[in-house]
Amino acid sequence: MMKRKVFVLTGNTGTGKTTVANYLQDFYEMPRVITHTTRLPRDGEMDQVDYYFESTESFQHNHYLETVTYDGQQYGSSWEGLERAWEKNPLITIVLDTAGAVTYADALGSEAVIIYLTVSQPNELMHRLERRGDNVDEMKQRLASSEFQRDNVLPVELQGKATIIVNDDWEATRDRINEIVQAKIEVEE
Ligand SMILES: Nc1ncnc2c1ncn2[C@@H]1O[C@H](COP(=O)(O)OP(=O)(O)OP(=O)(O)O)[C@@H](O)[C@H]1O
Ligand SMILES: Nc1nc2c(ncn2[C@@H]2O[C@H](COP(=O)(O)O)[C@@H](O)[C@H]2O)c(=O)[nH]1
Repeated sequence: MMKRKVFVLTGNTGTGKTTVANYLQDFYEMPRVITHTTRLPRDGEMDQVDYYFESTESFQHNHYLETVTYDGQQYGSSWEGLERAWEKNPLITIVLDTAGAVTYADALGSEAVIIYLTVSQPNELMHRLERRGDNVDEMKQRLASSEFQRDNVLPVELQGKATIIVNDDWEATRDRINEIVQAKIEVEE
């Protein structure tokens, strides 16, 4: 029996966290923990697939492992969501901001494999968000947020715990991700 692990994909907006989670879903059948948010869906995003989209009131009615405020909106991951994903597969993923990743590292220890994504050219993030089709005003507001500044660097609490991937080139990132998955698979005694 394989030991359970949650691959925590963290880093700034636009660095490729969701792209990596989708890759791990497609090639390793790792379910992603769906988290809760009060922000509105982007074009093409679906309730219960991309997020559980909540009102400020309904957001309160879950049992959270952690919650954060990011660019003025609330986000949270529930214990139930984590257990539901683990029921499907011992290897699962979650996409979190860096504050959430710190909480996961503390709460779950070696069950949490923290991967911090970044890019070598900071301007590239804006171009990627534009290409993704983000609303321009919302994107500018996000890039001016304190959370954006904070997530540009790996938090001290994750130094020595997180693997850093500079996601400039998708093929290189995919190879690194494959190596990390192989290294982290553990079988129960
Ligand atoms: N190596 C890469 N080269 C070029 N574009 C990339 C690369 N990796 C991801 N992208 C693209 O960049 C955009 C942002 O990626 P993604 O949505 O995965 O980021 P994210 O970290 O999940 O962002 P957010 O936190 O805002 O949801 C997407 O359009 C994605 O296709
Ligand atoms: N700590 C948490 N961070 C979360 C959660 N769900 C998503 N996120 C992160 O928030 C920002 C913004 O997300 P976006 O979809 O609006 O671009 C990003 O860094 C996500 O990874 C959560 O439950 N907890």
